Amino acid sequence: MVHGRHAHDENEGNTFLGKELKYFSQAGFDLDRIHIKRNAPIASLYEDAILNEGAVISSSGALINFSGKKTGRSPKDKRIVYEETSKDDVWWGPVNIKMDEHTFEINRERAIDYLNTRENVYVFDGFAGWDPKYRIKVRVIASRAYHALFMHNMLIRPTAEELENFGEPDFIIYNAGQFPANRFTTGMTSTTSVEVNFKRMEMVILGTEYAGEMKKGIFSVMHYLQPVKFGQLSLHSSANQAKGDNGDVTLFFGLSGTGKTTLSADPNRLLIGDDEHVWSDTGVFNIEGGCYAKTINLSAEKEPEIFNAIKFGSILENVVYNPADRRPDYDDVSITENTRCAYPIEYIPNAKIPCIADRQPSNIIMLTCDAFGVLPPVSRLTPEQAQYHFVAGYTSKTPGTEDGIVEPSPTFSTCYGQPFIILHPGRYAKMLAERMEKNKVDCWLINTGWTGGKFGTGKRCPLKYTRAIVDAIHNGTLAKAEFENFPIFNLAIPKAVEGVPSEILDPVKVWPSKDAFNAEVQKLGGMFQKAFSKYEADITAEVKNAGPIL
Ligand SMILES: Nc1ncnc2c1ncn2[C@@H]1O[C@H](COP(=O)(O)OP(=O)(O)O)[C@@H](O)[C@H]1O
Ligand SMILES: C=C(OP(=O)(O)O)C(=O)O
Ligand SMILES: [Ca+2]
Ligand SMILES: [Mn+2]
Repeated sequence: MVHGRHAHDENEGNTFLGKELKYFSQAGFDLDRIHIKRNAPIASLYEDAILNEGAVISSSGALINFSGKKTGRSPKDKRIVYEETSKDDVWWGPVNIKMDEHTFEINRERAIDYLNTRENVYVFDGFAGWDPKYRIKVRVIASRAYHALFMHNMLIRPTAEELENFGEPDFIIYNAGQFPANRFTTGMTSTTSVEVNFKRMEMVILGTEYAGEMKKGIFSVMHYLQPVKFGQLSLHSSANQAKGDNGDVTLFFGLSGTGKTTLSADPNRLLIGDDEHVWSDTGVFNIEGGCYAKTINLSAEKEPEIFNAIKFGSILENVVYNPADRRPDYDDVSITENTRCAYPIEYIPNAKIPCIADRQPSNIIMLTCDAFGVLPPVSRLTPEQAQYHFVAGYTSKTPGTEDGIVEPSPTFSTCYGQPFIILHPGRYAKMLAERMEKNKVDCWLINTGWTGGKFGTGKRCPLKYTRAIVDAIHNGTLAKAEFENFPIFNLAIPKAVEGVPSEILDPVKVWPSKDAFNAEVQKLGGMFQKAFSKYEADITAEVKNAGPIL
């Protein structure tokens, strides 16, 4: 038993470190100077974040933190180390920009040097991947208590026994995000640098404190390891399952802001996970142990599961609060529109723990947030169309999720997660097609974006209608609906869906002018063709012809 905070601090340090001490001294950590806190209790991370990092406790008990200048990801500053073990698998180009091994060593040393100047260094050891066959051991080493707590929530938390016998990690993140990269280091274009090295199995972060870099870093690693080393398909998707024994499984693909987190938290179904999954030989498993929800305009009425998950242990990021009562103001965008909450998945009442479904998916829902208001709220895709749309990845970037994005910006984000893929998109698409074919999966395209006009004139499709559409997929009525053809894109759109006004199902009916609509469809079709042309060499003619035909 300890009495008082100081005695507590002493006790908490290296005693938890046990067998790991050797690793830290070998890696260059100065154990005479710094105090390493490994898998520290939530309460103690709260105390340190409050004392040293300007964090406060919200009225519901969550820890409110601020990430400083960067409040979204920095894809332009992301690098992959060019080395012999992975170079032939990586899809080099604007997504995966090369960094040489020597520069990585310099940045890694810079991160460790910075960590050695700190009084406290926070370590979190946990797992990525719920299926024990395909999981990896991850170690996070960070200068901020907030970052350790974030990864405590986002990784799979080890039991005391697993922590005791953790052994060598498979992957290590060095997060020195409070300290800038040196702009004179080879290839640096700013003071932010986020880099992954598959030979060392390490990631280094300098010059950004946005916590999302870490969880997406793990995702990039899994997007390499799962297909290349384990032969399994990693996906930027959420997943849920019908209640009861072995209920049907749905995967929701989508780029950031399209609705993976919101739509997977469904009171009628079990949540497997909100963002990163692996479709394996035996079913579907979540990579993460937590969720990272957007909190912009969050309300208890529209999204009760997420709203109620914001409590002790949860991390609110860049959310403005009222100092008088510490209530978060979810409508306030003054820091960023990309306000977030990270919570352990068990904070969602219907979470399925362990987060694994032992059966193959029945439905795939591709979520697109169409800022042009052209695509129908729902359509049924043929297997060829499913492949086409997966490779094209049409959607919009949501304001704030990436540095510099201020309004919904149309983009073709291949695999519905271009910033996170490591291999050529054709490799993921091929695995997807094989799995869909083998398991006879139904595929749907849902537009959670604009309706009745484009961004600026129309409005976002009301959430209650999108939910009604998802319900109709799950209760089987949509598959039995009468369909009509949506021209140019050749999509099958239902004539009626329970709980949805029929006119919105066909976008032309809710646009103010038919001519303006037709012009917009033509324009978007042309954008698809242009975007898809770079993949044509690797894709069959059937799939290519499943796209819009002008
Ligand atoms: N029709 C809709 N479908 C899904 N989300 C919607 C819809 N309309 C508004 N939203 C809002 O859009 C955001 C979707 O974000 P989120 O579910 O976090 O996306 P993702 O997990 O794919 O990044 C949420 O803030 C949600 O409240
Ligand atoms: C965390 C992110 O993604 P998502 O919105 O899909 O959770 C992100 O894109 O930085
Ligand atoms: Ca999300
Ligand atoms: Mn996501």
